[in-house]
Amino acid sequence: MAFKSIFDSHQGFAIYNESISIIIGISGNHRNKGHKHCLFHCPSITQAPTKFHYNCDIFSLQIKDVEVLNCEYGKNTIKFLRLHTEGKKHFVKEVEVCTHLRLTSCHEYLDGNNSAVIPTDTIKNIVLVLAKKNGISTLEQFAIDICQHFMTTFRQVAYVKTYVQEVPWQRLQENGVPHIHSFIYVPNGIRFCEAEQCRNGPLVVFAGIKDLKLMKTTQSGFEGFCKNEHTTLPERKDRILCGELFCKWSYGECKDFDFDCIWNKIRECILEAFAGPPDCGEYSPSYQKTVNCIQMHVLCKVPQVQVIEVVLNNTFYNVVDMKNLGLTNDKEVSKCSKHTCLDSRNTQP
Ligand SMILES: O=c1[nH]c(=O)c2[nH]c(=O)[nH]c2[nH]1
Repeated sequence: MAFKSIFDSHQGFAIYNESISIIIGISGNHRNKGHKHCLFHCPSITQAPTKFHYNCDIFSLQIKDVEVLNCEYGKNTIKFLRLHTEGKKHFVKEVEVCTHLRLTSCHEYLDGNNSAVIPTDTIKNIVLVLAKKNGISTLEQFAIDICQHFMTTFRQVAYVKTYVQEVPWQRLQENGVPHIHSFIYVPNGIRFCEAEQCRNGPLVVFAGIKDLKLMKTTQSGFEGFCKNEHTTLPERKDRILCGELFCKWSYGECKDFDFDCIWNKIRECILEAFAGPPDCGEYSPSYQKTVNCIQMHVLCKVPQVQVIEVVLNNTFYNVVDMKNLGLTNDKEVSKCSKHTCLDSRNTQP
């Protein structure tokens, strides 16, 4: 599903500049009966199902037998830089925005009638105009502004979803003095957010961080795991734990939150839970437990977070056997071996 890859996966982002995602199933007593909804289950569909039946033939299949479960389109990767100045001091936000819409009808899809379609080019222009007029105080506020604009301006919009991610520019410092107009690209985690709204429904906001690379060189092991004739992995009491973290949380219904402050607090919690105290760290018995520690720490410390998902794309380091070279290797030289993925979701009690 194109929509899923754009909004719900940190890996598949920015595939298409524009996308159209239509999901259909066989309705009534035809094949797939009882399966179509779970086959194509995704939160946006269950929140605001859009169902249309239509009466015309496609090959041998009657369109009246087909149920349109979801019909969305939108503009992806609207990239721009918003500059704000206060006296001589410059503030910069470079972002990438995706905005998707679902209309109350899908006549453009069913019979080629485009009268309700807001062109993706217009969607892009609206995003740019909102950036110019409102500025980008926070990513979340900007995503909310975009959703509200489409809901209030176009009666034919049944659902709107906007994703915004920020390019990690950081103000340069010279001897501790912040530079007024120079920035450095610091890839220590990409901030993103999503806002979505169904007509007559609440505006729901998500935020997150992705591509956050973390490593600890001790205080990690993996022992006591399930073993059988296929197991070759040795137990490890001391290993390097390294991974690329994706974390997404939901604020639930949008309130007047200090989004910047909460985001920074969550980032801090992630780092604290991953690393443990600076002088001794904290033992991790598995990647799984580390993911859980991160989630629990965030849920404890940040009451605004309702649901938190953490994905850790692990990088395993294997200590190189140097016996053949006449050397011992006490973990000084390791080779990066493989990547796996751990995904976990937790909610506030
Ligand atoms: O922390 C770990 N969890 C696993 O599930 C796993 N699997 C594996 O091969 N090494 C590890 N390490």
